[in-house]
Amino acid sequence: MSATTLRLQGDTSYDVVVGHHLTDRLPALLGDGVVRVAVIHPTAMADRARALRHALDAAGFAAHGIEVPDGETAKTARVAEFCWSVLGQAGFTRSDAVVTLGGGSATDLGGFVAATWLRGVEVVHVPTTLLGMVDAAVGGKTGINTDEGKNLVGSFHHPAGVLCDLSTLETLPRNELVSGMAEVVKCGFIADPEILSIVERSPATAMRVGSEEQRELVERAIQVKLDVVAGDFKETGGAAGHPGREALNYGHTLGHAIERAESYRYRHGAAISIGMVFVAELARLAGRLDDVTAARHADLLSAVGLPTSYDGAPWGDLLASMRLDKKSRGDLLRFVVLEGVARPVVLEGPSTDLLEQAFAAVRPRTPR
Ligand SMILES: NC(=O)c1ccc[n+]([C@@H]2O[C@H](COP(=O)([O-])OP(=O)(O)OC[C@H]3O[C@@H](n4cnc5c(N)ncnc54)[C@H](O)[C@@H]3O)[C@@H](O)[C@H]2O)c1
Ligand SMILES: O=C(O)C(=O)C[C@@H](O)[C@H](O)[C@H](O)COP(=O)(O)O
Ligand SMILES: [Zn+2]
Repeated sequence: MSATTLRLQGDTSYDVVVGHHLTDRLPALLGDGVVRVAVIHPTAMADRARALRHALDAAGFAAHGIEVPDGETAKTARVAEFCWSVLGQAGFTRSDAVVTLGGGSATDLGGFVAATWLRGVEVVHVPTTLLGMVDAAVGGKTGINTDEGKNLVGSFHHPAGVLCDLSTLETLPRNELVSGMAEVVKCGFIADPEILSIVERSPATAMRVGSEEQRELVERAIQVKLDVVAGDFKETGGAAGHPGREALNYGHTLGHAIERAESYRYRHGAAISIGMVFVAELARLAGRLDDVTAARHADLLSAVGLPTSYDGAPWGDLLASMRLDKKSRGDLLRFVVLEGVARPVVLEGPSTDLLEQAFAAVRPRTPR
């Protein structure tokens, strides 16, 4: 089946290509002036990175591999420093480029390295997880974690292009597919109700690698992200009461706090799934969201295998983490909530009581 090209249309434009076996598209995305290419990839992608480097060498580039740890452990200043050292030793100039190959951890880290090396070199993302394809590789948010929290250091840096090879999902462990579905469902709630209908019709088909439905969900979620990012790249706010890019942070305020509390052993999607159930309840309690739409969150998320409750860290610890969320302003906590499907708004400074009541909704009802 032929590839689909989606496009960011804004001050900057670039292509997001969705299809199968797309390596031959990479040289065109890299452009004419590029000489050296660093392929930043996790250990798990080592074989595919080697094949990609050979393809790049054959196309006339000088390809270098930079292997980083798997998963979230790659998103540290120490690993970024290692990448900068390799680029320096290999003589990377401003006309050279970075390619990331892997999940959202690799694209976040590699995007950050590209954004900061010589104050910014070109990057092309080749995501290999569902979550990377529908979210992390698109939109130019890059970052690493610090001890104090998630993605606290980073930069906005557009990629020159994104290649989503759906065939790579064939080797993705089930729990990673499930995690990616959280960001897909998020896009449904904040902007595209058809996503919700497709998942509700048959969660199993929606998640089957190679299904038409999966491909449609990937393309729809990417389109949601491109539309939001085109209007508000640096998250400074949207038009006419729309939260702009902050809408993409739906469920992330509590979600990121859970990830940190669990030392990043929770998958990102699992944590934001709980975060979405929490903000749906917060919106309901605040009188913003109807009961049916609020309940639809847990129904849909559990139907694809995501958690909807959490019995880990105490509320006080999570609240402290949430204060460092990027949507906070001074002492004011801000949450993206819904006033209906595809109607995101920002709720500022909800009372501690309301927050605790909403949190009670994600505490398991029966003790383990
Ligand atoms: N920048 C953004 O806009 C944005 C958006 C969403 C999420 N994120 C970030 O993305 C990260 C999560 O990304 P993720 O869910 O892709 O996880 P991940 O990058 O941690 O990858 C999960 C695991 O799957 C392995 N893997 C990757 N592709 C594989 C494949 N095809 N087959 C087998 N194994 C494979 C990885 O090596 C890793 O061990 C989080 O840090 C999150 O904060 C960023
Ligand atoms: O692209 C965005 O903007 C998002 O918020 C997408 C999120 O899914 C993603 O997890 C992002 O990395 C969160 O950003 P942060 O600014 O809260 O760190
Ligand atoms: Zn996310």
